[in-house]
Order: sequence, then structure tokens, then C-alpha cells
Amino acid sequence: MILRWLCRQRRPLIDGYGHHRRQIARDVSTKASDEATIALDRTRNIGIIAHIDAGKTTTTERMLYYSGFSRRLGDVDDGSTITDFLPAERARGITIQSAAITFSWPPSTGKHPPSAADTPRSADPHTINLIDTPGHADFTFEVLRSLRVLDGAVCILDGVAGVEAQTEKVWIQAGAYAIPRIVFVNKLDRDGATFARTVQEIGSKLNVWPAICGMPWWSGDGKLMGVGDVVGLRGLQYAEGGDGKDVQTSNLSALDDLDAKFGTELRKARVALVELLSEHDDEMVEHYLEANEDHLAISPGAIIASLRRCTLQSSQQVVSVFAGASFRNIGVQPLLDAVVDLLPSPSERPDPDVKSGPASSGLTLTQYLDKTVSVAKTSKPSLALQQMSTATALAFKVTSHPRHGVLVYVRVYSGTFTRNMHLWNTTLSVPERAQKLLRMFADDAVDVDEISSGSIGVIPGLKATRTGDTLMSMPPSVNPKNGPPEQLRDLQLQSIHVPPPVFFVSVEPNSLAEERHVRACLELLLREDPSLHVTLDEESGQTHLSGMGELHLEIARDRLVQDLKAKARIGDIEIGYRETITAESEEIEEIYDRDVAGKSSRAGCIVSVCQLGVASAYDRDLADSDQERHTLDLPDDNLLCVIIPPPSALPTNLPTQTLKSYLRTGVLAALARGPAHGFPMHSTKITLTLDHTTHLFPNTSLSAISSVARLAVATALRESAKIQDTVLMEPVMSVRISVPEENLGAVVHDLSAQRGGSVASLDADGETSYSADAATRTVDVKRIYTPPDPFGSSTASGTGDAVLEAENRAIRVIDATVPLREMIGYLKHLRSLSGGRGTFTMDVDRFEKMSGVRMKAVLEAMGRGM
Ligand SMILES: Nc1nc2c(ncn2[C@@H]2O[C@H](COP(=O)(O)OP(=O)(O)OP(=O)(O)O)[C@@H](O)[C@H]2O)c(=O)[nH]1
Repeated sequence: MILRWLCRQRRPLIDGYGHHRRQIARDVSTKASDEATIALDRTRNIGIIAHIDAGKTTTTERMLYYSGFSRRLGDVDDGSTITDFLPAERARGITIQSAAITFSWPPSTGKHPPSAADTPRSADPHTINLIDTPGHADFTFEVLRSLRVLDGAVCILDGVAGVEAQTEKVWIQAGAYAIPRIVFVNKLDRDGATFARTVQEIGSKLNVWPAICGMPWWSGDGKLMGVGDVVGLRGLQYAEGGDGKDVQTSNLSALDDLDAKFGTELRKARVALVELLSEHDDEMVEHYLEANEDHLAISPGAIIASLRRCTLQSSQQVVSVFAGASFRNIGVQPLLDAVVDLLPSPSERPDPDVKSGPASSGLTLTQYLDKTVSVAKTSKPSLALQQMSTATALAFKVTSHPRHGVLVYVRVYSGTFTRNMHLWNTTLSVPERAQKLLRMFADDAVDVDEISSGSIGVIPGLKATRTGDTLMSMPPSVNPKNGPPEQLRDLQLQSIHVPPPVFFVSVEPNSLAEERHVRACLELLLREDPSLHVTLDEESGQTHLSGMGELHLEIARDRLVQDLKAKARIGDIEIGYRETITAESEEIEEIYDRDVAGKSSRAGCIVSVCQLGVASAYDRDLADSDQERHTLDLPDDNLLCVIIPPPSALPTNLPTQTLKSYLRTGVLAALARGPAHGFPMHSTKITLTLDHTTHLFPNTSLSAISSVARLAVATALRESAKIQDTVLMEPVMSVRISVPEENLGAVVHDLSAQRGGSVASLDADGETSYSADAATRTVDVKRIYTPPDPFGSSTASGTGDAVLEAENRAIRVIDATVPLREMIGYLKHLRSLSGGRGTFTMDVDRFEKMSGVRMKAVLEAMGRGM
């Protein structure tokens, strides 16, 4: 249509058909690129983050309802939500997987003439890709991998509980990815809700200035009726018991008749908002002066623009705060407007960093592609063109769908992925094919022809791609099996650090016949969730599945047995101890010589093992030898040092990288089982020497290389254990506990006397979390404006409210390190010590050697004995 129109318009002006066609193509492509720019500008990739139970799923359900995506309001409590669709989520009423869902806000009507320059962004429909993340600490990794691909986040706070421990943690993580955030204070309908204290905690615990844009509007008897729009100077009253679509709007003069006190408070809030913005945004000062220093005369458009500038500052100092109660359908539409008005489009986000091979390249994606293009331009122009159009994406989630099979969720960072495209997985160096492309609407999928830069979409049917892998489009001229041009082969988007697993279960197929299916299910589970690990103990034949927390493994177990129908016995959840050697082994020479699948295969190597950080008797200077040393970091602080022939001395089927990779696989298999107690090895240095005259043979295969490395390391570990006993190491957690002041003594005593914990710091009086590093705290809590609450001790509004300060002071924060074993079931105990008010978060701090007495107790409890 566009093309025909252009033809008619341009025919008299052109002088030749070729020129004509080029001109049209240019015009069409300019128009297409304008459309693409507008589409990108009108896209928001956002996440919802919060502490468990703050109301993320309930709020998401409202968003879907108001956007027209769903026609009914889902309820977490009766298991009818759209985003929590896994059976385990519905049964437990919690979010486990991040769900990605796309909708339009404001609802799209199909026809949208361009808006005038001064209308807010939220006047035009935007495509919102929303990810509802889990709040439970065991799923932190799930949150992290979602944050990695988001451009902005809505942080939901529970108006009764305030800023909770998990919120602080996720807030800091979002800050580390420089993700702009806005806050929604939810559950303000509940008894005991306090907007004022929650807002103060945003300053004291999250170290960011709260800019109140929406405030609760309570009736005289303390019932939440609606919200005050501080930017638009309006009161929004929601029909009681309604679905939230019936909203009565009152301007200031109407408010003065309706609820004069609230009108006065709304004016105060506007003054405080303009004052705060003026401190962080020079343009707001200009508006203020232009408005003759009248805070109320500044236009809402100017305020929204200022809030947006502050939200997008590289280190966010000001956060816009909105109020409501999702469950009562109050305050969600203004929050949606804020998502569009304040959070960035993909084009406003920094270019992602990339690494080349295992190391960071120090370049962003665009810089990297530009660099390879300029190199290629000098040699081969066609290559330059291919690289310019390279589409790259990060696979941030893999899941298996009952109807669509394995789905890989991707965030596209450059170019456009189209249907039927040949792809290259640069992390695994394997080709893939995108036969179909989908856009997900929670559990439903719609076919699309392309997924363009800045978008989130789904590629079904990929064979190998896992969460965290980088995918790249293949130029049509290249044989897909050979991979992309050399300069691009190694390009990877930064992946996500996976912390070490601390719990495990054994998985045993019910019968030999089930083994293959169980293995396939475990493989799928690992593709979905890289924070799970599977190790196969070659000697006992047992498979161990390990993860980050008890709930994490419980859910993995349910998924394996109930959803994927793996017929296997799953053992009890146990702590993942590690084993370490205390003596250096001698050098062990191993020659592997076996028939594999009817073919004889032979390889050899020499191995010695010692404790990491202890000088080895077998360290030798390679200056005069023809060998090369390569050092490889392995999980669990193990280190592999391989001494191998230089590339020129290696057979052609064994290039250095391949040789190292197969040696590494063999060594990892041996390290999975300690020699005395069968726990994975920790802090072990392995020196493996491979001589081309004595260890490589004409029939040396890759599997023989792995096997000889595994056997030699296992023997060396046993030899070391014969010289001196191995020691167990246990996970020690870094724990942050929040408790009321009056319970502080009891909790600290319990930690140090009963649980072997060591308290690292207690916050100073009146300070909360950020006080641990007071130097980094920039927010002066006394200067934060808060409107009055109908409940609780604070009734007076204003800044520096002494009552609120006293309330803040009542909660103290303890930072400690405690062995994980002592933290099992701790939440229940903490609740009993603190009248139900204590909360905590924990992460793995380190693995620590256990004393003989402690080790004995642990082994006895496991029925193993020393
Ligand atoms: N009174 C009241 N209850 C609410 C409100 N919002 C959510 N709830 C309730 O709070 C509980 C938790 O809500 P969810 O939406 O599941 O919270 P979540 O943050 O998604 O929880 P996780 O996914 O498990 O982290 C449910 O019982 C909701 O009905 C609200 O505004 N007011």
C-alpha cells in the first residue's frame, strides 16, 4: 500500500526505472526505520520486583485487566492468576518462574494519530513486556537473570511491612545493573498500613530520595478511598467494591469542598515534590522561576519530564512513589501511566557489555560490532555488510511448554531475528534454527514474523540453547554449520554469575529402563535453570541434583516428578558439604587403554594434587622445556594447571582448546566425588602434565583424554587421602537479620552462643541498613516529606517527624556469618524470638573447613561415621 502510494507520487519526478526503484526503496526503508524507531520508543521492558507476598502477582493481574489483556481479575488466593500458571505456583500461591507477558498500555484501539509534542507519553499506546519475578530468596537467581534483560522496574512495597529484607537485596541488585526504578506502596487498605513510615524507609533503607507522586486518600474513619495525584493535583476516588475502572476525579477546588484536609495535604505534597526535583534537576528550577515561584503553577507535563530525567540518571538518586491497594483495585492505572511516562525505552538504555571468549572485551555490543565491521571493511566489504546486520540476543529463560515444547525467551540487543533464520549459539558454538518465532502472553503464544532489537520474544524448538547463552543470526551467505565469520564467533553478551549450590538431593531412576528418560528430564531442568547442578558419581552410579535452597530443590523435585513425569526416587534434601585434601599426593602416571565401541583408544597423563594456596613439590619451571602451561579456574575454588605440548606438537584432531576442554571435563568428573566422604572437592589444585611422546598415541581419542584425566585425578586424590585424612568444608552464610530493638539481645545471643555465628556488625541507633556503610548514605531521612497516616503513632505530617524516626529506630539490623547447618528452620525460631516481626536474608559467604568435633557430628547425623 505504502509502496503503491509512493509510486504514484514520485513517477513524474524520476528519470529512470533503476533510480525510481532505489528512490522508492530508500523512502520505504526510511519510513520503515521511522516506524521501527517509534515502535522502539514505545516499548517498555519492565520487571516487578519485591519481597515475597508484597503483591507483585496481584498487581500484575490488575495491569493485565486494565490493559484489556484479560477480562477477569485473577486471584492469587484461589489460584486463578494468569502469570502464576505453573501447578506448583498455583498450589503454593507464590511465584516461582518469572513469567513474561506482553500487553499494551494504554489499551490499543488500533488507530493512533501522532500526539502533540506536549502530551504525556502515556497518551499513546505502548507495548509493555512485563516480567513478574519471584520474591522468595531461593529464587534470587531467577530474579537476577530477569533483571539482566530489563530496562526498568516497578518495586512493590507492602504498606504494612514497609521495606523488607528481600526488597533491599533486589533493589541493590537492580542498582548494580543500573535499572531505573519506580515504587508502588501497596496494601494501603490493610489495618496497620503506614504510607509515611514506608516512604521514610525508602530513604533510610534504600538510600534514595522518595518523590511522592501518588498518596493514599483515606476517609475520616481510615478506609482507603482512592489516591491523590500529586503531579496532576487531583483526587482519584475509586468506587467501593468496584473493578477499579469507575474513578471519580476531583480537582483542587472540588477537593476543598469534598475533603478540605486532603486538598491541603495534596498541595503540601506538590510543594515537597517540586522542592525535591529542584534539588536534582536544573530544568525544574527554571520552571519554578518561570512560574513565579508558585509550586502549584508548574504544569504536570513539566513535572513528569523532570521525574523522568531524575529516574534515568545513571545513579538513581530520586525515586517516584505511587500509592494504592491492588487487591481493592485502587491506584494501578496511575502506576501504569508512570511505567510509560517515567521508565526508559530500550533505546534509552546503555549498550550491553560483551565478552569475547571467556574474558570481558571491555567493549559494548555496538562498539564491538563497529570494530569488526571496520576491520572487515578493509578486507571484504560483503562481510562488513553482514556484520552490520548481525542480530544478537541473550537467552534469559528456557522453559518447556506442554503444547509448544521447549521455549527459549530472548531479549534482542541488535538487529532483527526473522522466522526460519539460521542462528549460532556463541556460548556453546553450535548452530540453531529459529523455525518459528513467538510472542508470549503468559501461558499463550502467538506466532510472529520477527523479533527486533529492544524486544523480548520466544524462539521455540531450539535444540541446545540454555539460559544465559548468546544467540546470533547467521548471514545467509555462510554455511550455517561452519558458524559466523571468525571475528564474531566468540562474541558473547555478559552472562550471569551463578552462586555455588548448597543443598542437594540424590536422584535414582526407578529402573534401568527409566534411566534415559530421567537423564533427559534432568538435562531439560538444567537448561531451564542454570542455578541447578547435576553431578553423576561414576563410582556409586548416583546422580545428585543440587541447588540454592530447600524450596528451590523442592520445586525442582516436583517439576521433575510431577510435571516432567520422571520415574525416579528422590532422596531427602541434604546440605552440600565439600571435601578438601590436606596433603599433597605424589605424581601419578596413568595410561588409559581400552576398547570403546569396538575401537581401541589410548591416552596417558601425569597428575598430582595439593591444597590450593600451598606450594607444590612438583611445580617446575618450563623455561627450558617445550611444554606450555595453561591455568583453568574450576568451580568450588578448584584450580587446574595443565602442562601440554605447544600447538605445533599436537595432532590435528587435538587442537589446544579442544584438548583443554576434554581434560577439564575429565578432571571435573573426578572432583565431583571426594576420596573419603564422597562430597565434591573444594580448594584443590590439580597439576596435569601431558607429554606428546609418552601420552599421545595414534589412536588417542577425545573420550580417552577425558577418561585418563578422570582416572588419574581420582587416584591422586585417593593417594593424598591415604597420606593424611581429608577434611569436610561447610557452607557459611552471610546473614542479614532485621529485628525489633527489644529482641536484639536475644537474637544476637542465640546467633553467637547457639549457632556458632559471628556477628559482623550491628547498626547504630536510629540507623537502618545503609548505616552499615554510613559513608555511602546520601539521604537525610529527616528531610523527607511524608503525609499523615490514619493508623499507627504518626498523625502529624511534615518532614523529620520524630514519631516516625522513633518507629524506624525500633528496627535494628544485624549482619553476621553463620554455618548453613545452623540456619535450617531459622525463620520459625527468629519469629518466636521476635514476636513474629523478625526477617532475614542470606547468601553463601564461603565454604569453611570444619573442626574434627563438628565433622564427626555431621557424619554421624548422616549415619556415615568418620
Ligand atoms: N489487603 C490486601 N491484600 C493484598 C493486596 N495485594 C495483595 N494482597 C494479598 O497478599 C497476598 C500476596 O499477594 P501476591 O500478589 O501473591 O504477592 P507476590 O508478591 O506476588 O508474592 P510472591 O510471588 O510469592 O513473591 C495475597 O493473599 C493477596 O491477596 C492489597 O492491596 N491489599
